[in-house]
Amino acid sequence: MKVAYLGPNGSFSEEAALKTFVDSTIDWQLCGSILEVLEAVGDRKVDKGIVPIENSIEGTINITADGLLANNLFIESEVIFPVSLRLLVNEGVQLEDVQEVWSITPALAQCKEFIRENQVKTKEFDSTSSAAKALKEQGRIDAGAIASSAAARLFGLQIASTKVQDNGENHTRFLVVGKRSADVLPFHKRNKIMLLIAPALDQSGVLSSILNVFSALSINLTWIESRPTKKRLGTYHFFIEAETGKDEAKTGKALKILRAFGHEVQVLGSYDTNRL
Ligand SMILES: O=C(O)C(=O)Cc1ccccc1
Repeated sequence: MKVAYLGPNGSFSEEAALKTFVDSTIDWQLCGSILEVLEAVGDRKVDKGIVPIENSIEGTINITADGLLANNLFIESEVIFPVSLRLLVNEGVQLEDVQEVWSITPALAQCKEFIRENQVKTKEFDSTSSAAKALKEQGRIDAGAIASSAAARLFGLQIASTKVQDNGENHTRFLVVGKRSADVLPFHKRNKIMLLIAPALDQSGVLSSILNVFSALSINLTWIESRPTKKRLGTYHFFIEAETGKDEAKTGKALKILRAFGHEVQVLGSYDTNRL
């Protein structure tokens, strides 16, 4: 089985992937960006991909949310993984020498206070590990990379600070995705369901009427995100994740009512949660 994740070696995605798929026969495909991972699955170059979707400090990773839809992907499971960001530097470099920090945008966004307090510039990379790798290769003594302790070991970098993230408690939610297929997992066998709802009409109260369906059926929602449809300014669709509690009747009823109201409802996956 081929599984894609965001590389190069030393990324958080790699840590999550290796802990999620323990089968030693997996043919790993390292991709240069999150979008490349999603496209590799979408184009059936690989069987599955694992991508970050949400972080407890910074929220949704929009590239992933939009890329899921653009590539017609199906969510097979979710993995919650603790993330500890570190400031990595070349040997001998002190925290005071660092003028610029390099990392992937969601990681930089999780370290806003550190960046502001130290008045450093930022430079965006496609992953934490690509920032760490570039720092080592370029031997820069005025820059640091925000990445993991594993990346520090891998690239022979030093840890200048362990206190860079805005909040000590930091978790990232990864999704294991596959190509959307007709054989969608039966949702009554899983704890959660992810829906994409495109409201029927642009009128007052439409979102609250959608949410009322879930509250009337006592279905707990775990995530809601609105994304522009990209078709016209001001038009949105909603990702709504709900706990099904393996209750087929209730979930089926919710879908039926929403569709009867004329909303377009797509099931993007039904799955269980793994905590690493
Ligand atoms: O860049 C990485 O290492 C990733 O795997 C993406 C990411 C970035 C920040 C937190 C979690 C995952």
